[in-house]
Amino acid sequence: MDLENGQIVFRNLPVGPLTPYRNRAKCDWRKLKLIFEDEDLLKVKLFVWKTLEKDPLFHRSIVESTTDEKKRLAAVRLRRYIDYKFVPGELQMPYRKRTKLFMAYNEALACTYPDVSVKHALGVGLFSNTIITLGTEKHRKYAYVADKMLSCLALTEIAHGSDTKQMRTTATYDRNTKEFVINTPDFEAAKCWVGNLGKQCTHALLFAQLYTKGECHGLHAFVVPIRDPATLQPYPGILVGDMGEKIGLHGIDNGFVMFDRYRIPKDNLLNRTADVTPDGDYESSFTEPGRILGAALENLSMGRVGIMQECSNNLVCAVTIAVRYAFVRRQFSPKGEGGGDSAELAIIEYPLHQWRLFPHMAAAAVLRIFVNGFTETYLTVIEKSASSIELENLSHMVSEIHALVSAAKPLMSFSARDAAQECREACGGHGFLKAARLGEIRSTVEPCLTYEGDNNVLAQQTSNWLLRQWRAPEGQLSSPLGSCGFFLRRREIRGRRRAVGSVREAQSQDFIMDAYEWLILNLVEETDKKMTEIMESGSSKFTARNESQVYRASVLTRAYGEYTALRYYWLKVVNAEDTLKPTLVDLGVLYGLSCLDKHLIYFYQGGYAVDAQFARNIKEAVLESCKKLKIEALAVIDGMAPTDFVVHSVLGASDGKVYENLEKLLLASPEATTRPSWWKEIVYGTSALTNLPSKL
Ligand SMILES: Cc1cc2nc3c(=O)[nH]c(=O)nc-3n(C[C@H](O)[C@H](O)[C@H](O)COP(=O)(O)OP(=O)(O)OC[C@H]3O[C@@H](n4cnc5c(N)ncnc54)[C@H](O)[C@@H]3O)c2cc1C
Repeated sequence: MDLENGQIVFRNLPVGPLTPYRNRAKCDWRKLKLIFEDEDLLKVKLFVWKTLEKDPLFHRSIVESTTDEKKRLAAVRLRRYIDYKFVPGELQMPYRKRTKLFMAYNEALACTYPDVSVKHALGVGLFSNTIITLGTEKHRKYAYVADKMLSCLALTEIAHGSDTKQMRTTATYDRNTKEFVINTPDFEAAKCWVGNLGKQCTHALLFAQLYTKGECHGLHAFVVPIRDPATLQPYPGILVGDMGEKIGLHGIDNGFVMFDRYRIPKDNLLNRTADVTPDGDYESSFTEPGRILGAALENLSMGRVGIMQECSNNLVCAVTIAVRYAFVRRQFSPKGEGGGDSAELAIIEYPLHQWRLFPHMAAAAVLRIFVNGFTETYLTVIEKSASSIELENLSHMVSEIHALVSAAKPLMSFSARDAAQECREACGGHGFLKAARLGEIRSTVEPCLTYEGDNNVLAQQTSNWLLRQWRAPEGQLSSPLGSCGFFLRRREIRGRRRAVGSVREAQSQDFIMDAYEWLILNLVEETDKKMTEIMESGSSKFTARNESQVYRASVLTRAYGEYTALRYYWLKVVNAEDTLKPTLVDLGVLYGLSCLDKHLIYFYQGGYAVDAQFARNIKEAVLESCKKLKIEALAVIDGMAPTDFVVHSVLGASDGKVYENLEKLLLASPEATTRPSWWKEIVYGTSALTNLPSKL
């Protein structure tokens, strides 16, 4: 796949060990590609990849470098990436078009250089977006000046992360000087984990408790200069430093900062929703401080959609590597022992291996299409909410999109994490090589579970919203996007009892979606019941919520996320070409059934499943779907996979020449075959270690 004169060119895939299996597929991977990708956005990504591939600065070394070198490289690559001016800077471009383009450029970078992409997303994208949405005309000067400054977003503190309302950094208005005084009361209130802050950023988008006339008005966002852009020296009154060694994303300088009565101009308050008059009177378009924070944080949810895309790309790369490898790697022969037996089976022939990999491949396909469709919905809602036109149901729409993001970000990141781990194990020992790239994928997706809202905390926002819908008076659902429209049919759905008479019946879209509707309603009802019981026994709503998370609310969010992903998926599949449809349906069915398999107990507990055959047929259907998908698996993978430059794995190249590529890799390392420089330290006779006096 290449880009020539602005057009995508689908070249034949290289001939090699994968060719015999590839030739058996009925689906055309090129056509599948245009199901998984928007053609225009794919062109954007190919353009970025081609440009970076040609640039020696973006050469990826197989040798591990120091953490400082990784930070340096990420920083200079970021500068170069910005210099390429890939991202259109004009403010005039319509919001949705501009944001989609921006996201595609960021996605292209995220699949190849995750550190650089996070730095860029935080330091340029999120900053500009927040300035535009939370600031006013006077702040525009900060937006789109990435070539002169780099920013960060400072919210988390040492002692508080998820509970944002408890942040203790203060911004106190001084009406004599018309300034805000930023102060960190103690180390526990130091801002921390802030990406780009440790070594590099010039400005911070800081969240601090706004005080004026002795009264606290809650968290507000401020633009705070941190370092002199010409020297990168911090300004007096600021103690800023790096978080030190982490367990991944080493190129990012996550930092901490403490302010000692540090002064910034009054104008640095992002004042779209609230302001302070020169005399120090507080004015807000919201009556409750909690809503101001909510509005501010809502703007950050764009980052969560970016995380979903990043996880989707990493999930695709992980399964690409493991599935291609599984079609090449051979172990054991039905004929028994014997060296070089031509009847040795590719490991993908083993049902156990198919069962380990194909549900992740199906997840990659379903979630890819979900993310593409959901991004469109998300941007439409945000665009509407930013326009001055009053829309009926707008606030309901915003609440629903928030509930969806809060389910989808955990779903995507948990799925990518699980796939990365399983794919690493599925590649055996070679999967442990750095050059296999599964380690990098795993450590890239892992922090996505935590940042931009810890998954387990974020998921509670979805279950709270679903509970509100469940408790609303009959017929008064606030779901303009229709994500829980089926709540209106609750009586009929809750009454359902189901036998699954055959494997084929289990493999139907109708069964899967019916089962999900019942499951979600069952879980919401069980959660509600449990909460009511606890509150009736005299406990608070806070306690009731916490006591009803396990086995109830948190599973509810997960099931709702999976159901929503499938809804988006089926909508796309219905319009697909006939030659692709059977495989796309098989992927959706396998995803749905392998997820339902994990929820089986609820179908028995709640009485939906009438007999043991229900579970047996679901499990059998999973296995049969895996077997069926083996024929088309490489076409699916080739359809989803980015170019070899992006996958960047010695095990997962499209030529399938795993052993040739491994040989080249091992012999390319100058240290591989040389005697270590420290050999004298360990050789008997010359080593000081052997000369220690005996204690015996
Ligand atoms: C690589 C990385 C980059 C980051 N970048 C930034 C950045 O640029 N800017 C920034 O401001 N922050 C950043 N963060 C911080 C991140 O946003 C926070 O770590 C995150 O919000 C979680 O907060 P916490 O660490 O305080 O965890 P806590 O809130 O203390 O959570 C700890 C554990 O407790 C659980 N828990 C908490 N509350 C509940 C509850 N009510 N019910 C059940 N379980 C609960 C959580 O699920 C979690 O497992 C980054 C973090 C990482 C790892």
